[in-house]
Amino acid sequence: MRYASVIVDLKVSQTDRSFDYEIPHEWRGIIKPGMRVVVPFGSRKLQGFVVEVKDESAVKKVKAIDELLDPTPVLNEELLKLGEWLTESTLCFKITAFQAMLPSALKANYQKELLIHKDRSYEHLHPDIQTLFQKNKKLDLNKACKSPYFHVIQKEIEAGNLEVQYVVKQKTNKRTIKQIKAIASKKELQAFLSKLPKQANKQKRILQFFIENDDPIPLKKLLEEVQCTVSSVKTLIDKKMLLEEEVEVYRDPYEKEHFEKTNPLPLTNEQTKAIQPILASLEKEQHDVFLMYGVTGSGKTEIYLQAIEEVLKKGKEAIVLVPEISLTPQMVQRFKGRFGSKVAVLHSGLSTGEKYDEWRKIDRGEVKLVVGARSAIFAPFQNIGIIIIDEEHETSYKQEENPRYHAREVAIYRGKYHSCPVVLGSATPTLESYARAQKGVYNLLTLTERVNKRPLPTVEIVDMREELRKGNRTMFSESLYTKLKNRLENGEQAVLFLNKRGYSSFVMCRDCGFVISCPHCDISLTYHRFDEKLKCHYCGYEEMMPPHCPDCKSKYIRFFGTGTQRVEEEIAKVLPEARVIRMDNDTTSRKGAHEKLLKSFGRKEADILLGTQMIAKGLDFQDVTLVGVLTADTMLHLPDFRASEKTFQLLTQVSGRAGRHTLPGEVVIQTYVPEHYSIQLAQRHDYALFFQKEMYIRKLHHYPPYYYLVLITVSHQEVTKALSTAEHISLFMKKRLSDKAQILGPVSSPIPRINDRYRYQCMIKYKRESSLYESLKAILKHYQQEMNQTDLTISIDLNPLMLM
Ligand SMILES: Nc1ncnc2c1ncn2[C@@H]1O[C@H](COP(=O)(O)OP(=O)(O)OP(=O)(O)O)[C@@H](O)[C@H]1O
Ligand SMILES: [Zn+2]
Ligand SMILES: [Zn+2]
Repeated sequence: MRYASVIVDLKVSQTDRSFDYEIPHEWRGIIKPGMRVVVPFGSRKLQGFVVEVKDESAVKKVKAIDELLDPTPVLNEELLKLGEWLTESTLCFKITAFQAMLPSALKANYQKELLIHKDRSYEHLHPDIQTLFQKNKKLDLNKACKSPYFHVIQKEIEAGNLEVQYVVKQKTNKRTIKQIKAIASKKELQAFLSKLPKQANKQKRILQFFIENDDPIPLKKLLEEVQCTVSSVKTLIDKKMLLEEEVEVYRDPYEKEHFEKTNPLPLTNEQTKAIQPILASLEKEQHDVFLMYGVTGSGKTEIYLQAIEEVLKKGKEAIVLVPEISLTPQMVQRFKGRFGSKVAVLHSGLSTGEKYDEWRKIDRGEVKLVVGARSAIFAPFQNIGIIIIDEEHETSYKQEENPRYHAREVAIYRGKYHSCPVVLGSATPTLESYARAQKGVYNLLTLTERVNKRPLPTVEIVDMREELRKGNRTMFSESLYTKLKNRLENGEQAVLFLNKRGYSSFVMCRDCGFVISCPHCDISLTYHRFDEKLKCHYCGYEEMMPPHCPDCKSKYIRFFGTGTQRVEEEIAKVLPEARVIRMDNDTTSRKGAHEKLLKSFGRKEADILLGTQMIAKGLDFQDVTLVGVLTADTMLHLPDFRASEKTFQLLTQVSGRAGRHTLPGEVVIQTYVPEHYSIQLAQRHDYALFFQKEMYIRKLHHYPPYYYLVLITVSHQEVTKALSTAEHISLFMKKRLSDKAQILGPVSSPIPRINDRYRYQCMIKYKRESSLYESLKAILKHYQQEMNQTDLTISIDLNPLMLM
């Protein structure tokens, strides 16, 4: 094959097609689709993906491929196809789709280097900079810019003595260690040893070690074992007794952990009923989508484990997705405990190198199962037997940047390709999935009870307005306080949950009502007690907390809203004997902190676990018998048609943390709107009725699952430009779509300005529109050049989950 079609790393619409390059002789037969190459493009060098190799090219003058970045394809045939599908279904560039499927270590890193022009030598250069370029040295352009001689360098570039070269660098550093092995025979070692002078003790010990041991040993370990120095080892290497080699090792983030081996549990009746259809479709090698709706603690995870076991027995592979925040050691433990070293784990807490190593284990087939967050759906397995998505309702399965894919859709695509089942599990399925299950598009599996008929916790709703009327100004209702105190006395544990999403501790003047907001984004700043600063959560802007109101100079300016730190202080006041572990962004920002805190709670080193969203899921502690929700309704007021659904899901999930073992559980939900149906129905654990009510509302207002949505957001520094572009788009879509589609807007976005950019949005509601994709693509194409050259951005989100 003489030619390769390559998708190059450039995000403009003209480059979304492939370009032909000639394959140099030595690489013919070697270069295959799915490999990354470096190719010349105009005056630059770009990374690209080979998508096809062929004998003919319609192009007259083709350039040759410069470099080969992979010895074997990094994207297999299936993933290349999946990339095409992502491009079509999310309206992104092909290159963006390909890159999204790979670990970040494989992303191209472009550097500009300065070097002497090939027709000149360093004597041509100004004496001040000659040494910098001696022996054909190259200089990183960024570093050169900062050099005190940059003005000299610049002149030399202008004179053509120096030139700029674009190079593609990789971040893939494989970790290697030095390892020592004997190359002489034992006899030779013995002979050498006997000839050594008396005082050469260290060398003798080393030789003795290799006489007694056959295997190579890491240098570091050798030094420890025989108490010697590097120089004695070096001497023996020079004498050709030993050899030093670099060997590649994997970084293992769980190296120090020990995972207790677990065995399959005998399944309950409900579990057996639920697993059978999954096993049947495994047996028939048939693609089916199962929605496993099972109340919290009903043993869904055990079903996953046993289904996976069947898959592994058949020599196939499995992908399990769990939300990022529930990728706790508890969850990892359950998979590693059952399947040991066959498991790779992928989540954002790993370093780039660790992720790359886990990815390579998958790629080489050294592991059979991956447990990971969203992007693990692209695991390069060749023979997938099952894909499981736990907590399928979680919004983190949707990527909020290009490609804006939902892992569920990708899972179903791959499930079809591999003819294997896809299992979506949740105690609170999304309306979309449950509606599909009711229509028979998905197969519904139901677990109505907790394992061994343990009762679901009893839930009490407390009206906080009443508390205020009774004169209770603390953040704990009387009931919650009494129950907390009681837990402390009994040596049981409690989880306190503070709903922070869509809610922040803003600063307001009590005299004039002035709220301090970000000068660049239209949202209020959040108070951080830790460093006495006000911060913007969108753009990162920060300032010191002012002593006086910037508007009226009153000194009664203070923050409102409850942060976890405030709650912690309050607990210290009212329950001084309580030991509290606080989990929020501040206490878990360091790597591994999250795990440490949870483990400590598990060892009962604290009575109360206090936290935000990150403690709502997946936790399973023996002695937790009380869950308190401090403010249930903060999320109800978000400008989002899913607000009720999210509130119901969250309350149900948090409540599910209580009483999962022998001790019964209690939940207290504090709210200012006790009559709201999502709170009422969460209290009664009534998903079915919630589904019914919410579906009715969705139908009435033309929302999903009855209608599909597209959200188009336009942003620009100039408000008029943003608005007029959004208006054009809206008009264009009105002309292109049928009159059954509704096109709302443009209106300014719920957050009208972020980072000094004004934001307008149009929302399209539709059921079937044959020209929708073509029309949206036409918009992107029309504005492409403007977006590349100016400040304009247009983002198109199909089936959006975030409406801000
Ligand atoms: N067949 C069984 N026999 C005994 N115990 C079981 C069985 N299946 C599961 N369990 C135990 O019951 C508890 C709850 O199960 P599991 O965590 O799998 O539920 P879940 O449905 O995944 O819960 P959630 O959705 O709340 O995370 C666990 O401690 C688990 O070990
Ligand atoms: Zn800001
Ligand atoms: Zn004021």
